[in-house]
Amino acid sequence: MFTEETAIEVKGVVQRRKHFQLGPVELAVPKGYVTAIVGPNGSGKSSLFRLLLDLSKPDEGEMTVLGERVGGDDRQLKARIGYVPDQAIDVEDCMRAEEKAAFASLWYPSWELNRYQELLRRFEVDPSIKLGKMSKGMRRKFDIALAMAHNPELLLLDEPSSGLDPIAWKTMIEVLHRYMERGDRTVLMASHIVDEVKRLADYIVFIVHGRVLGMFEKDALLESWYALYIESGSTAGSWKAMPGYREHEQLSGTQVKLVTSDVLEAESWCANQGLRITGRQKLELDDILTVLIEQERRRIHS
Ligand SMILES: Nc1ncnc2c1ncn2[C@@H]1O[C@H](COP(=O)(O)OP(=O)(O)OP(=O)(O)O)[C@@H](O)[C@H]1O
Repeated sequence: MFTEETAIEVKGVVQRRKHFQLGPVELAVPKGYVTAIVGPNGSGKSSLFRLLLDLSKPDEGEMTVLGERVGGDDRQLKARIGYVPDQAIDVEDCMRAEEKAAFASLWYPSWELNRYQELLRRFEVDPSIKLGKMSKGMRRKFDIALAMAHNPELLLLDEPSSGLDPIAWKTMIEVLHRYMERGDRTVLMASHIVDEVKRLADYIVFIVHGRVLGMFEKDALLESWYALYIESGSTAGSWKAMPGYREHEQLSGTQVKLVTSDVLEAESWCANQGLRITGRQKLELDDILTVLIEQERRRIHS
């Protein structure tokens, strides 16, 4: 059910392609937060964005964005959204940045010239250059500025930092933090950059092979996934009973590395089993993704 606190709701959405199926996707993106979609190449992130913007159609299911059903007359809805696609739109290459901006200012009732100019200044973009003549990073910065100039309620960012240099990347992080300060705006972004997700996201959605593996509160996620190193003793073989069990690896001698997504319960379990924990190591976001990809691969092939 759509609630006031939900910016995006996806219910039972499936999109079938010749070599790929997205979904069924169930997702509720909370309003007022940054949610990052994290997944390997070809997992369906851009496809999901395109569905949310009604740029392609699902075979099944329904979506609600900012309280409006996707797929209806959505001109007003689109005016409330800012979108940075994964790739710049080629047909606009012959336009100068300022021409594109003039066009956008007519389309968006809430377009704010001062804001647009301020963003261009911050990103150091020269608006007199033709879009097709811009460097990749320059074009990206322009696209971000353009997507934010009408103060959208919802920002959909498909790998926004692709091509940005470290300075521009920092500026983007600052600009997005500032954008979120009001508390009622929502960002859904796809990203491969661990540092970016860690700095920006409140929630993380993992997507692998078109399947959404769940949505997690970022801090809780990063606090709960650990590798535990234990002396295996006589418990060998029963690792899967450990709370949050994800995988294990026999190291040299009697040492075993266990990966859990529920470290507190797993540690109690080890204590109850009389297992000595000799080391513990927090998993980073990319390590977690690697484990999830491997699990998904095993699930598909089982
Ligand atoms: N227009 C299309 N027609 C057919 N298949 C497509 C189309 N667009 C994407 N796909 C396929 O859908 C799958 C998901 O692609 P998508 O671009 O959504 O992945 P992604 O997670 O955004 O990847 P990346 O991280 O590389 O950007 C891929 O197998 C891709 O080949």
